[in-house]
Amino acid sequence: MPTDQNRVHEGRNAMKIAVCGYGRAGKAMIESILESNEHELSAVLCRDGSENASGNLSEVLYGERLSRLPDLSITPMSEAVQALDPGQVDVVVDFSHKDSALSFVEMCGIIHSNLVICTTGHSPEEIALVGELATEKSIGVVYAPNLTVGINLLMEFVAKLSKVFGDASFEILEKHPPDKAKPTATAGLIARSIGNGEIPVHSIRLDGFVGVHEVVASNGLERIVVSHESLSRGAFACGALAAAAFVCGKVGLYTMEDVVNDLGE
Ligand SMILES: NC(=O)C1=CN([C@@H]2O[C@H](COP(=O)(O)OP(=O)(O)OC[C@H]3O[C@@H](n4cnc5c(N)ncnc54)[C@H](O)[C@@H]3O)[C@@H](O)[C@H]2O)C=CC1
Ligand SMILES: O=C(O)C1=N[C@H](C(=O)O)C[C@H](O)C1
Repeated sequence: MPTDQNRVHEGRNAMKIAVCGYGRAGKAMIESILESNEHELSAVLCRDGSENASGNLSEVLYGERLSRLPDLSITPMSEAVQALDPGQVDVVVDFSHKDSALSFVEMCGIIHSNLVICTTGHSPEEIALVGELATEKSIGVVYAPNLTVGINLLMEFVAKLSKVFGDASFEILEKHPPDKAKPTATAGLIARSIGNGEIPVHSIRLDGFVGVHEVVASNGLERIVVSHESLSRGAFACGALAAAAFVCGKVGLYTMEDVVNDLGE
């Protein structure tokens, strides 16, 4: 029986997945892979110098060895190329730190794995470099500043709204936990899809939010409010699994829009 978290990639091939970063989102990703009963968690990577390097995954995450977790030890990034065999990993999902993106493309080129970059905050130049390197190394990469299927559909809708309501004013409100940088990368993507000059973005930082983006549009006669909320980080894990399934067997750089379009086929 598919769970909510693996519903969107139902029917795709089983994948061997390595996860980098086991903070809030990485942990949700790990749980989602295990819950799928279909995909294999083949490695978990950490930053060099982490106190958890070479530690047992279950003990690091839960303080004890749980039988539902594979008996994996956490691999520091610089040791991954030696530790992982070609074929051991179909796709790496990166929920670690934005500065690691290019090293991950290099690493995936060596171990013949594809890559889903979930971290945010890269410049267009950095993304272009990721794309060039992905093609040079013959691997597929999805760059996904917002992994949720819903936000990507919201962007399609507001793009249409802005075309039809040419004279409307738009503003964006986003709500995230206190440690999230302002504004989100997603707010920038939404503003670009509205494409109607400078769009004001308002940010709220409070405990309890996972991720909310709201677009308010008014032309003085009608007001339209479109809202998306990630209720748990399972929403990000679900999108990352869909992106991972999409990118296996492809070469070059793709976006979440490509993934969502493929889901709708
Ligand atoms: N694209 C999307 O829809 C989403 C993106 N994210 C992104 O994922 C990343 C992680 O988010 P959270 O889990 O909420 O953060 P977090 O702070 O809870 O976890 C980050 C994890 O990465 C590790 N880490 C930090 N620097 C590292 C490095 N250089 N190499 C390897 N590991 C490193 C930390 O030790 C920690 O385990 C952020 O960049 C965030 O913006 C998170 C949620 C959704
Ligand atoms: O880091 C997060 O958590 C999120 N990041 C995304 C971004 O930076 O755009 C947005 C998402 O809602 C949560």
